[in-house]
Amino acid sequence: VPKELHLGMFEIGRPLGKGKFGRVYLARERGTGFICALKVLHKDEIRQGRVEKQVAREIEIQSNLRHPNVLQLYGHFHDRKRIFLILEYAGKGELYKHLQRQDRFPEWKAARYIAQMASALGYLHRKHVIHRDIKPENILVGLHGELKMSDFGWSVHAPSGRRLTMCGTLDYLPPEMVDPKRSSKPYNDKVDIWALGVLMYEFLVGRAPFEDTPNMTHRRIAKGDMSIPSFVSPEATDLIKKLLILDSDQRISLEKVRQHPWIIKHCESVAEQDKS
Ligand SMILES: CC[C@@H](NC(=O)c1cc2[nH]nc(NC(=O)c3ccc(N4CCN(C)CC4)cc3)c2s1)c1ccccc1
Repeated sequence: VPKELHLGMFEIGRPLGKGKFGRVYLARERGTGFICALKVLHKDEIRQGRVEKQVAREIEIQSNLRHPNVLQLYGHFHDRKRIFLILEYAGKGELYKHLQRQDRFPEWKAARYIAQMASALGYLHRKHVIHRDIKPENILVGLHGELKMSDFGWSVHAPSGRRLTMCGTLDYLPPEMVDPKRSSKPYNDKVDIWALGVLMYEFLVGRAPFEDTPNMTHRRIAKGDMSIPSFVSPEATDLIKKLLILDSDQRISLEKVRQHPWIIKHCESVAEQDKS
């Protein structure tokens, strides 16, 4: 992508989606015909929402990431009123819509997805980045069915004591963030391991493990109060239990996730995937 970026360089296509701040459009770069997704954020909305720092962090963090399961940010520019992010186009859209349509994923598909997310998280954590907002709504699907982690507005550099002023669902919050006074130390990348457990449960069961009214969800997360339905295989049950451990230091490592029997059974090529 050439350095001097401006809106005139792009033909804008159909709207792809929208988030709390801004919208995303299909776009084509006129010179090269390169297809991408153009995220448009309005400066006054960002100022009102007091999320300038988050947007700056999203740009700074995502620009420096290169991984097949992390949505790439190719560049950014702005005009008087708007900020534009040039993002990788994920050809099969939002994962949560696939999950809604299919109710829940068969174990072989869930295992491949979890292996891809574990690979992306391993990459992020080696760069001392905690995503902090892993949930189906922030995961996109590429043309060949591969997952793409997106929306780094909430990610931070580890370790971080930064408070997360919640606006989305509580379902993915780990105990150490739901009840910060309980654990004195600032939270670390283990928060993403807990979220991976919530994601795995939601892929296999079709709902989040602590789904309830907001303050019941708080209580259930703090106690680790969840049950795994009997239709979930014993190997999958074993991995969910090793991810959703209250004490963050006891949670399974991403290394061990990749070597877990449930993952190995369904992903013969997971080792190759991780060379990237
Ligand atoms: C995850 C939310 C986030 N989104 C992005 O950043 C997004 C970045 C990005 N890159 N590619 C996307 N692709 C799509 O959104 C998409 C949606 C439906 C598609 N269809 C394929 C054919 N099928 C039959 C029907 C569906 C294909 C691609 C999106 S969304 C966001 C955050 C803030 C503001 C706006 C958007």
